[in-house]
Amino acid sequence: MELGWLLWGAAVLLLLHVLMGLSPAVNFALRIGFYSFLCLLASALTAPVCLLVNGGRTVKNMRIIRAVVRTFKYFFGLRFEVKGLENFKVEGPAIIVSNHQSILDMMGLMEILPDNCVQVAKKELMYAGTVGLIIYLGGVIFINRKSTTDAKMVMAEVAKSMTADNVKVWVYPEGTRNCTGDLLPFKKGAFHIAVQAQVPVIPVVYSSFTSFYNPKTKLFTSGKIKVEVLPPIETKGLTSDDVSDLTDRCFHTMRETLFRLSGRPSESKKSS
Ligand SMILES: CCCCC/C=C\C/C=C\CCCCCCCC(=O)SCCNC(=O)CCNC(=O)[C@H](O)C(C)(C)COP(=O)(O)OP(=O)(O)OC[C@H]1O[C@@H](n2cnc3c(N)ncnc32)[C@H](O)[C@@H]1OP(=O)(O)O
Ligand SMILES: CCCCCCCC/C=C\CCCCCCCC(=O)OC[C@@H](O)COP(=O)(O)O
Repeated sequence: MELGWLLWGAAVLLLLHVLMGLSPAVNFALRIGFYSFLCLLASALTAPVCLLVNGGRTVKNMRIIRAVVRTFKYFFGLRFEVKGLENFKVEGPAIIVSNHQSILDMMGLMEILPDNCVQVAKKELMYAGTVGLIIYLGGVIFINRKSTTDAKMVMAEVAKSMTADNVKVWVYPEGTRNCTGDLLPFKKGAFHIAVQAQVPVIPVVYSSFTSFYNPKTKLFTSGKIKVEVLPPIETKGLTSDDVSDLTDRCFHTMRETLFRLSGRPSESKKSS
């Protein structure tokens, strides 16, 4: 009986191996399917642990989630090369902004996530099965992207509470996934919060995934991701009139860093 199960297991693995070799599209679908399955399964197993250890929705659960998600990279042959972690060591709360390329970003996020840090997420993720449950338990802040008024109200609450609760807040200022090797224009929500709360902005940049992951060409292989945590940008004394400048400054610094980390000539060098 046990030998029978082993043979079936081996046959399934062999079949998957053959299917993945057949076409990039099958390989891509199977790998993304496996990633989603892993997220759903790990969330289902981790949620009771979070509830038992911390009793409910709290940022403390992020430590448990982080430990679990950090193991995922081994399944996909991904390596992270991280620089600048010391820039997270600012006293008290801060806004962290980073580029957002894919659902795979959860691995890069958890690789460097500082303690007491929650993310801002679209509210639809709350309904992503067990993943929604674990995100809820981790204290993630949900916004309704379809209503600017609602989103702004939630962001204003975040600005008020982050200092009292001493949490860092991680925002993806592009507001959506973008796997083109460049940045989308930044939305200003993160920078409004930083100015309202008078807390620093810490930019984080992940190198482009396009050499190993590209949904358009169905590419998904193993690869290395360079990550750089940049020095904090102070906002003390800034007012709402300065938000546009702050956003631009952050955008240009992050774009330069993205191009450098991805081995792509920067715009200024190209034109000279
Ligand atoms: C154990 C196994 C686990 C398995 C799973 C693994 C890990 C999971 C665990 C945890 C991790 C969860 C992480 C989830 C990440 C999910 C990421 C996302 O969902 S990204 C999408 C959501 N995020 C965002 O959209 C953030 C960026 N967007 C913004 O900041 C936007 O500005 C906005 C606040 C949403 C509003 O957007 P909208 O398009 O409606 O409007 P505009 O941006 O055009 O702004 C209009 C206008 O208003 C001004 N504005 C904006 N915000 C504010 C503010 N807070 N206060 C005042 N004014 C504001 C803005 O400047 C514009 O005015 P103007 O044009 O004059 O400048
Ligand atoms: C009973 C309901 C079953 C629901 C099944 C859900 C299946 C999907 C489950 C797991 C997939 C892994 C998700 C990991 C979390 C990824 C977070 C993320 O990266 O969200 C994208 C969001 O930032 C921006 O969204 P858009 O680019 O604007 O779109």
